[in-house]
Amino acid sequence: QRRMFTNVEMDNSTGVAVIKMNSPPVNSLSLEFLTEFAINMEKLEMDRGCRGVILTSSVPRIFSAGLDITEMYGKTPEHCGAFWRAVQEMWLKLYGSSMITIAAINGSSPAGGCLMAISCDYRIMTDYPKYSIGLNETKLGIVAPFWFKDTMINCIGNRATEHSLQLGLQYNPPEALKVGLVDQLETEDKLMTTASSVMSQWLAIPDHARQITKSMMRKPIIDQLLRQREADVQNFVKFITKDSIQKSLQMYMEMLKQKKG
Ligand SMILES: CC/C=C\C/C=C\C/C=C\CCC/C=C/C(=O)SCCNC(=O)CCNC(=O)[C@H](O)C(C)(C)COP(=O)(O)OP(=O)(O)OC[C@H]1O[C@@H](n2cnc3c(N)ncnc32)[C@H](O)[C@@H]1OP(=O)(O)O
Repeated sequence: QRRMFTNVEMDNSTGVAVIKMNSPPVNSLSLEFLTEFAINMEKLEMDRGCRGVILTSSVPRIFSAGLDITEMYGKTPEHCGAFWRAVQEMWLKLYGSSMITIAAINGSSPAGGCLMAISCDYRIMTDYPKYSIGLNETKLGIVAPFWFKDTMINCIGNRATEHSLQLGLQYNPPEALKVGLVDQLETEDKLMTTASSVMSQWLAIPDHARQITKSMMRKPIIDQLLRQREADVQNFVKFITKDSIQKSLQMYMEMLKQKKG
């Protein structure tokens, strides 16, 4: 029986769907998770009644731990290639969506989890000091690809991205608000109501004008990946299968386990 990684609830009266990521313990983005997510986004995109999506998590304290590290460690080049195509597809569907996308970030959101959030149109994060968000790839000894970097630049600007990426910074909620990585903070109990009310403001704008504007802002980066999609896959496979990078990933996973113990 197929496992479900996300729950999708569509409200036909408002035209808004809520996607809840539901893959304990940390909503890590495995090949199967990413494939299911992209299919769900495509279905919603095709649904003429759906105008907006709120992305959130049903796993306590975690929005998403980012890419599943076990999909990149000790795997064949073929598997790594398939995995990276699924990462690209998730981003293309989310960043390129014509729907209004709001991230209700109810927990920590490192790396690929941060990418999902900054690929949305608006971000509201629970104001809890232990939560953090950021692209921390350099801390794992890996490099955020150009389309991660460009998504962040479009969100917080060039200088803040350069600082943030080189140091692999993870921001607590007030810091994330200050740097512009999130747009608003909210208490846990009001997060979803606030997300719905922000959605109503965005729904008041005529779709065609908003969609063309969104596409105008995002198309250059999307086209850049589409033009070199296969080269990007080969680049990833070559990089991630290097002995030195595999060693870094192994040490990082050991560090995660030790932290727990
Ligand atoms: C020259 C080169 C040019 C260009 C480059 C070319 C290509 C690019 C190459 C690579 C790009 C890759 C981009 C990568 C993006 C990513 O997303 S990498 C993943 C980064 N994620 C993280 O760093 C998060 C790590 N996790 C945590 O910090 C914490 O787990 C948490 C804050 C999310 C939650 O903390 P806790 O609640 O305390 O939970 P635990 O830490 O105990 O974790 C529970 C359990 O889950 C396992 N786990 C955690 N995160 C992941 C993960 N991302 N993938 C897989 N598994 C994960 C953790 O190990 C625990 O497992 P067990 O011990 O229970 O077995």
